[in-house]
Parts: sequence; structure tokens; C-alpha cells
Amino acid sequence: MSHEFNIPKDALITVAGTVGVGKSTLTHALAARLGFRTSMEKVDTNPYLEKFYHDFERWSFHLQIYFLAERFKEQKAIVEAGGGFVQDRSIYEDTGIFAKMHADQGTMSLTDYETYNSLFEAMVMTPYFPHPDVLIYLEGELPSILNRIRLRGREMEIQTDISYWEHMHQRYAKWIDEFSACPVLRLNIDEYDATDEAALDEIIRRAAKIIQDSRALRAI
Ligand SMILES: Nc1ncnc2c1ncn2[C@@H]1O[C@H](COP(=O)(O)OP(=O)(O)O)[C@@H](O)[C@H]1O
Ligand SMILES: Nc1ncnc2c1ncn2[C@H]1C[C@H](O)[C@@H](COP(=O)(O)O)O1
Repeated sequence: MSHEFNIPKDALITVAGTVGVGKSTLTHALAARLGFRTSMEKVDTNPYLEKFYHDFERWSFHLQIYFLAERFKEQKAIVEAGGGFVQDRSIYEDTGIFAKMHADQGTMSLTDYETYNSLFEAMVMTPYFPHPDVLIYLEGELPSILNRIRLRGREMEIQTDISYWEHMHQRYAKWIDEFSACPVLRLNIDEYDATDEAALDEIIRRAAKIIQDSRALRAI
């Protein structure tokens, strides 16, 4: 157990939510408080991301395959280490939000989407794919999130039409209502401050309760 919080040492906590909502910030803060390792989404070394923002149609398949490979390697490292990680973004969002959104809006062809999905499903069926003990879902109003994207200052995101972020925000709201792959803790970004220790502790206590309840159920 992670001493004062009753979080099992082998737990996997995943932080999910739309771009700019605060996942990386909370991932680092939770991991530091728990003495867990982080599994971060790497942006600077991604060879397709910037090209993708300039031409969705040309690069969406390449980018999805790249993200899938990266996330799978991360999952494998987490399993091999025996858990004890906070993970920045779930693999479920790649398929359930991004790939689907681009397929639906015609910026990824149906054939590419089907190829991607069959690869995704084959990967998820392996022992290297532990479902998280809890998925912490961050949600907030679109204007606050857009403001955070601007403040963070990634030019490729700032230059992207606001309709892209609006559409993603709507998809996320629907996606989380239907999500059932693992237990969920929903957090509104106006209701916590990631730099405040008491707020973090409260989030961890809520996560711990969810993890204990779901592990107890699995043990029956
Ligand atoms: N709780 C918070 N309060 C204020 N600003 C925040 C908070 N969490 C994140 N931010 C800021 O919002 C921006 C996006 O946060 P980040 O953690 O990178 O989001 P994500 O990983 O979800 O894309 C960053 O500039 C970050 O400093
Ligand atoms: N699967 C993905 N498809 C397209 N774009 C993606 C995917 N996963 C992440 N991204 C983009 C979105 C952001 O520009 C960066 C990093 O995401 P963030 O939510 O800021 O951590 O990658």
C-alpha cells in the first residue's frame, strides 16, 4: 500500500480528458504525492504530430499508428515494472475519441480506420494490456480549456481552428458517459487546484476508495 492513502503499490491510475484540460499537470502532482512513477505522453519527439495539424487527411493514419505503438510500449513497461504508475492519457481515448473523430469527419479513410481498429483490438487482447484501476476524468468548460491551450503555447494547437476543439470537447462528454472499461473518478477542473496538497489528498482519497471497492468486487 502507498502508506497514508491505502492505494495499492501496484495500482495503475490513468488521467484522461481533452487536450489542455490539465492531465499532465495532475499526473505529475499525483505521482509525486504517491511516490509513483509517471507514464507521460511525449509530444516533442513525436515525428508526425506537427505534420498532422497541418494536414489531417495526409497524416492521421500515420499518427494513430505511432500513438498506438508508443502507448503499447508504455503499457508493457508498466506491466513489467509491476504497476505503481500514474499515466497521462489512456489508450481508450486514441481509438474512442481521436481515430473515431477523424474517421467520422472524413480525415481518415474507412479502410485506414478499420486497419487501425483491428490492430488496436489485437493489442488489447494481450496480457500486456492491464485496465487501469481507476481512470480520473478531467472535465471543464470549453473557454477555460481553450485558455489553457493558449497559455501552454504549442503553436500547432493554437493555430488549429476552434471548431476542432469544440467538436472534441463534445465527443469527450458523450464518450465518458458511455465509458465502462474500468472505474471512473470524474473531476471538474474548477473544483481543484493541482498545486494545493489538501486538494490532491482529497482526490487521492476518492481514487483509493474506488480502487478498494473495485478490487474487493473482483476478489469475490
Ligand atoms: N489546475 C490548473 N490550474 C491552472 N492551470 C492549469 C492547471 N492544470 C494545468 N494547467 C495549465 O494548463 C495548461 C495545460 O495543462 P496540461 O497539464 O499540459 O494539459 P493536458 O496534459 O491535459 O494537455 C498548462 O499551461 C498548465 O500549466
Ligand atoms: N490519438 C491521437 N490522435 C491525434 N492527436 C492526438 C492523439 N493523442 C494525442 N494527440 C495530440 C493532442 C495534443 O496536440 C497532443 C498531446 O495531447 P495532450 O492532451 O496535450 O496531452 O497530442
